[in-house]
Formats: sequence, C-alpha cells, structure tokens
Amino acid sequence: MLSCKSSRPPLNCPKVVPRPSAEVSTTVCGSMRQAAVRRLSVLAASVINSQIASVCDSGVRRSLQSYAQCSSSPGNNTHNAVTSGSLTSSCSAPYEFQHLASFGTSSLHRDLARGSRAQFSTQAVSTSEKGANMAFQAASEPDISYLTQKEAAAIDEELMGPLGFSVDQLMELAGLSVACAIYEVYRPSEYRRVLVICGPGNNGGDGFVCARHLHHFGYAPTICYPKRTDKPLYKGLVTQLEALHAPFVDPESLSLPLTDHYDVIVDAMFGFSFKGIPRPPFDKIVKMLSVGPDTNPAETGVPPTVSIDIPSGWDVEKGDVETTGFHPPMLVSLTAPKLAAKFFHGPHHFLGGRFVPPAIVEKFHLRLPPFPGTSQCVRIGPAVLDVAAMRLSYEAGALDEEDAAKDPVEQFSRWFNDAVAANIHEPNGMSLATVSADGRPSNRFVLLKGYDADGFKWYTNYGSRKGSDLSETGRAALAFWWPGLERQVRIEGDVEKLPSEESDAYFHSRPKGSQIGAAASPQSSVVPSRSTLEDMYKQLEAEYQDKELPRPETWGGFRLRPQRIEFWQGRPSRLHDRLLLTEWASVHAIRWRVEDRTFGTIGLICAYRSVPVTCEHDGISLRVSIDSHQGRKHHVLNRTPSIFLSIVVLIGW
Ligand SMILES: [K+]
Repeated sequence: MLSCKSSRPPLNCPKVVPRPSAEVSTTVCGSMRQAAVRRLSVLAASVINSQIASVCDSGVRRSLQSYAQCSSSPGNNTHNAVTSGSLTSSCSAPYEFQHLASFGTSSLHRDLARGSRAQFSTQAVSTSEKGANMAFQAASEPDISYLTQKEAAAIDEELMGPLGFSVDQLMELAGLSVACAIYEVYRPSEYRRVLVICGPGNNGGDGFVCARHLHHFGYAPTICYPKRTDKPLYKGLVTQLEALHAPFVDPESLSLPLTDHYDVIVDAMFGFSFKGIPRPPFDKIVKMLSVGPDTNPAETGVPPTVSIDIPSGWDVEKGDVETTGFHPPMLVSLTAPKLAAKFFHGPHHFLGGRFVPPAIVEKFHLRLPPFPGTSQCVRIGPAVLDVAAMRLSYEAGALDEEDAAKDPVEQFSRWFNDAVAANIHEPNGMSLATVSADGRPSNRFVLLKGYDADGFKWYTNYGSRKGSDLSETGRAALAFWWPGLERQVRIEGDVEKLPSEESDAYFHSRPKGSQIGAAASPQSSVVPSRSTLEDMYKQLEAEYQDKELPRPETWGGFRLRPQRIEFWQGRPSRLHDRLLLTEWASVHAIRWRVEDRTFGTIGLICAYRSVPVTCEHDGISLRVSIDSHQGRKHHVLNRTPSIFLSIVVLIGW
C-alpha cells in the first residue's frame, strides 16, 4: 500500500510556474519560436479575413514544425498552444493553466516526435496570394467613415426627425450593442463585476441600457450616476436597474484600486456632444481612469475600461487634446466612429448601433462595415494580433461518465442533437484527417451525411487527396467541434467505400446543381481557370436538363467504422472532461469500454486544489481516493505498474 498527501499551493497563489521541462528545452528553439509567433500573428490576421492557404510559406511551416517538435503540450493543447500562446509566454497564462502542459503525452506529440510531418497547406487552387494580402490590408485600415461632431448631431436629428425613430428606441439598440461587444471581449466568467459610470446625456442613457443587458448576460453591474435628471426616460431606466437590484454608488466612494471591486468599467459619461474639459464630479473620475490601454490593471488598480462612442474627456474630433491620459483598451463607436476614434489605438474597437437606414448612408455618404449574421456589433480597426491573450474559459457544461450513454453512437447522437438544438452552424461539419501510404497527414472539413451502429458516412470524389489516402491506408480520424457547447468528439477507425447502391441513392437525393457540380469538378487537380469549370458545368446542365445524371464512378461514399471515440467537454482552467470509449471484440460481439480518465486530471485535482489523496494498489489496479468538499470520490484504474508509477509521480509532484 502506498499513501501520499498533496501539499500544493492553492489555485490563486501568484507564484510563477516554470514551464514543463520538455518545453523548456528551447535554448536552441527560442528564436525559431519567436519567428514562428511573429509569422503566426500575421497569419492569424489573414485567417480572420480570408482564406489563408496561399500565404503560409515554407518558412512558416518550418517554424511551426520546430515549435511543434519543441513543445510537449498535451493532445488538444497543441491547438491551444497556438491559439493561447504558450509559444511566447506560458508564464503569463493563469496559474492553474500553466500546469496543464506538464501532463500527459498526446498521440499527436508522439506522432510528431516520431518524425511524422505536421500538416500545412502551401498551395490553394482558388486563392491567390495577392488576394489574401489585400484582405489583410483591408482589416488593418478599415474603409469606414469618421464623423465630425456636426455630422453626428445632424444624423441624430435626421433619425429622430424625418425617419421616425424615438430616442429610447435608438438608445435601446445602442446600449444592447455595447453589451454585446463587451461580451465578445470580457466574458462574465472572468469579468463579472462591472462598474457603469453614466453621464447626464444620452451617452449616459446608453450606459443604463448596457448595464441592464449585461445583467441579463450574467454580469453583476453597479451604477455610478453622479448627475441625475428628472426626465421620464432616465427615471424609467434607473427604475429598471433598481428592480434588478443593481447597486448605485456615489462618485465619492470610488477610489483606487478599483480592481478590488470591479473587473471592467463602462465609460458612459460623455458622447458626441461633449465640449471643453470635464467638469466636477466627472473630472476626478476621468483622472482616476487615466491609464494607457496596455497597462496592467493589477499595477494601476484600474480595470479595463470600455468607452461608449468616445473616451470621455476627449475632444470629439481631435482626441485627447487636454492630455487627460485616459486611453481605454476598448471603444464601441455608435452609428459610425467620430473623428476622435482615429486617435484610439487600443486593442478593441467595435462598431455598434445596428439601425442606420440606407437613407442616412446615402445622405451622409457613409462607408460602414457589414454586421455579421444577427450580430449587434462588428469589430473594426486592425485585427487583434495578441494571439497569446486569446483564451476563453469553458463553462458551458460538464460530462459525467455516469450520465453518458454506454453505447458511443447513442452518446454521439445525444450530443449531435444538442448541437442542432443549440443552432450550431453546420453541426455536421467535421474535420477528416487522412494519411498517405508514405505517412503524410492531411486534413480538411467535410459534411457528415449519416451515422448509425455501422459507422459514420460522408461522400467525396474518390480521386481526391482524401480519396486516394483512404484507398491506400483505409484509416481516418474525424473530429467534430461544437463551439457554443464547448464540446469536441474525436473518432478514429477503419474506412471502407459504401456500396454503390447507397452512393447512387444519396447522389440522386442531392439538388441537381450539386450533382452537376460533382460531375463537373476534376477534384484536387489544378484547373486553368474558374471559367473552365463553369463551362463544364453549363455543358452538363444543358445535356442533362431533362434526364437523370448518372453518378460519376469517381464519386461516392465512405464509411468509418469507429474503434475509438472520445467525448470532450471543455471545463474551466483547462480541466476538461474526457470520456474515451474504445472498441474491443469479444467472441460474440463488438463491445465498447470506457478508458480511464486522463491521469493528468486526477493528478491535477490532487496537486492543485490541495486535496488529501490516498493511493492504494495491488499490482493489478490502482485505487485513488480523493477527499473534496463534495465528499470522498474513488477512481479505480486498471493499469500496468509503469503507469502506476507515473500516476504516483504525478500525485506526489
Ligand atoms: K463615453
């Protein structure tokens, strides 16, 4: 019997955690990493704006391969490493997150260590390098109108005059858009306590509306409203917030460090009608908030500030001419940015107020970016290149083994239905990873077209790269990513072609346009021009106008018979839930068994939450007992002695 007690520091300990040793072996790789990061930043900006394939040159590929070979982050964390930036500064990540890279050895890492190649596309058939670079330029210097103070007021009058809007209507949409923009950058999981400072005019009204929506989004807003008015609109907005039990505080009670009480500040003091220098009591508040966009809230005591329409105290056209020193990291311009916004250099600039009708656009010759989908706000200005700072806390749910279906296809079905119900865009989109006979991996997104106990199906051109990889090796891996639910499903197994009758039936169920497209496209081969493809399409369209198009022999379905299915649910601090089911064949039937939960997770829970842990083993199985505030939990792991050893090392670490 072996017992060990953990004595790790609590989670909020500010201690800097050394990077895991395998990652630290970077004296040689350090400069390559920096180069990779610089290039990745440019690449990331291009990803945001356009298809990127053609800008990823061989140098980037080499740099990234170097990085991948230097790092030892666990499985999915290679993705995390790229997006959350453990390339540059793993020590700037939250304390508990820094530890995660210490655990586990992923199959991806093993594959890379064996010398397999990481996959990067270097060529795109349909995207020119020039096109991608132009898209990047466009994002850096947005083609957008900036308004003078006079124009802003004139638009206001036009909206509320001939165009029939009321002030509370516009205020509602403006405040909602600010709340939505805040949610994009400062999630309530980390920035729950919001101080909204409201001025005497409509900018202050936007602040009230924003505060109300923030409440409904899961934040805890507090209001500072130094100069009250008796106007019914404002009294109503105040009453609405009081009914939500939002506290109101006096300006005198505000003092540094504001970070003790608030995680983010909304500056709704003055908008486009501001003139001169802030008068009391706003002068003191502006002074208190006067820190640059890149300063550290822990040092200044000022949480990140979001300014509505204009950073308060700034001249509406000339910016911070009074040198208030107030430079918030986030600005939400309404209707269109005012000239002062040209002097805003913070990382987050959004446009809100999705209510500008074409009559205003025409009359004032406005150039405005389109709002995506149903969004109330759109990011403008240069894309954020601080990839290291991009991280979300996963809080959408948990996956408990006891709640999961025993049959993985049934479990997949549950999650797939959840994804459909959650309105995830194309929930049947999945990445399909294949490998050629000589070990070159490749990956792309395709659409799942059916699943049942026999496997997961999709259709493609048999002559494509994936088609030939699958014919050569007969193996593939699928991955589904459902962002709103923070869930991932990974499926690996053997692949076979579907019977031709099944491919025929599916082919003829497709819209005629898709059938012709499949027949016309010489998949994965370079075509002289797009018009060649279009000509071929038109020719087939004419030929088969009134008759059935036969399924091309080169086009059909595949089925992956799963051998491993992993269900992954994101959790806070990267302590995700994973449930891995692997197939095992008994004499009578194929069955599934649940693999052990990630050892690292158990080790982490013990090590970083300072929970008492006891381990007992009898040579065949290891019983780990953990005391937590929810009671005593037991985990039994059936593993070989070497695995026991590593678990014991993890727990004792
Ligand atoms: K403001």
